[in-house]
Amino acid sequence: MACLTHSGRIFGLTFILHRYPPVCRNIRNMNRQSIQMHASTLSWHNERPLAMPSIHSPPQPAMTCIASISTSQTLSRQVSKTDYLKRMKAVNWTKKLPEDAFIDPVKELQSYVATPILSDNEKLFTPSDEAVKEGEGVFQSVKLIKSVASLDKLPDENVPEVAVIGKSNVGKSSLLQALFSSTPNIVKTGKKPGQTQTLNFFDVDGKFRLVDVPGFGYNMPANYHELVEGYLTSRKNLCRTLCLKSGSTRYPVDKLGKDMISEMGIPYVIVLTKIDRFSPHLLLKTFLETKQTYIQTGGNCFPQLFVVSSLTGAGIPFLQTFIAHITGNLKSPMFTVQEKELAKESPSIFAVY
Ligand SMILES: Nc1nc2c(ncn2[C@@H]2O[C@H](COP(=O)(O)OP(=O)(O)OP(=O)(O)O)[C@@H](O)[C@H]2O)c(=O)[nH]1
Ligand SMILES: [Mg+2]
Repeated sequence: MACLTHSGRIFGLTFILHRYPPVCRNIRNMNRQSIQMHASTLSWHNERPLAMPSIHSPPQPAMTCIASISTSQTLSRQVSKTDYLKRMKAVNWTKKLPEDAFIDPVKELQSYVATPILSDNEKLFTPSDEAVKEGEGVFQSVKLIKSVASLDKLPDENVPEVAVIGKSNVGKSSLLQALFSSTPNIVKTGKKPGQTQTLNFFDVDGKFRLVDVPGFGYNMPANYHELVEGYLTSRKNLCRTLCLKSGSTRYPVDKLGKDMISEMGIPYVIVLTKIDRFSPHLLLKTFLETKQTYIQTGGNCFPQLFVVSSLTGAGIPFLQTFIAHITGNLKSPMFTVQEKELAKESPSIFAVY
């Protein structure tokens, strides 16, 4: 059987699209019934003429599109271990981020399917290129001001704070280090879950703080609930919480995390991490499932997902701009018409400090 191969780039990594075997390893983990072939519902935009949906078949929701990708259509990212390690070595946070890191990875994800993966109400934060450069510039001077193991030792509440939460090992500390790329080695990360055991407060140019929070799950501190829940529910200057979730479909719904954050009633934003590790196909699936779980069920979640790789820097400037925006440190106006309308119904989710 002929093997047609298309190559291209996503999130800074080269991938090869095989229209025929080999079958992507990850696909074996998926429910085979859910990926039955309906090739007409999906249009890959990459190096292939875009097959627009036929007038006889009504446009499919993006979820159906993803569910209907066959094993033979899966985008398989053929990165050898050597290439991967080279790439890891190449990322040196003392240097500036690569130019392709400035593109919102969600836009890149969209380029693989014809059906819109976001509605207008889910594309609220769309900063201009100038605003993204401005956002990145806000993160130039960073200091670790305090590591706190009990609530009575918290620093003052004079500037806005943004906390980063999620399961152990999801990439919270790495995300902070990527956001602080101009200040190398300021955040401790670890291969084993449970690296961060205290609330670590990082001051950004005296304007706001980012807080690295211990992860829940493996090796969490004994006083996790008292410390973390106590901090999240009582902190007056906590303007937003970034709730991290792995880009992997192995953990589509983090029920514990969702219940915890919903119960607390604090405004939060979902960030999908480690996107360099997954094929566009798996990422799209996780993206849409996460959107359905967190955003479309209402609650206190900002109705737009952020996706990042702390390894390649993809999505980092975009998230920096968002943080600069919500902490009141961007001059460029950010609100779209939809955001203004939605803000009337849920002011805390859209509040700017
Ligand atoms: N490939 C890849 N690996 C990542 C990324 N982000 C984090 N990692 C790896 O994931 C592991 C855990 O990263 P941490 O940032 O320490 O995770 P954490 O959520 O802070 O973990 P705890 O402090 O234990 O809760 C490390 O081995 C990182 O190198 C990413 O974007 N891409
Ligand atoms: Mg950590």
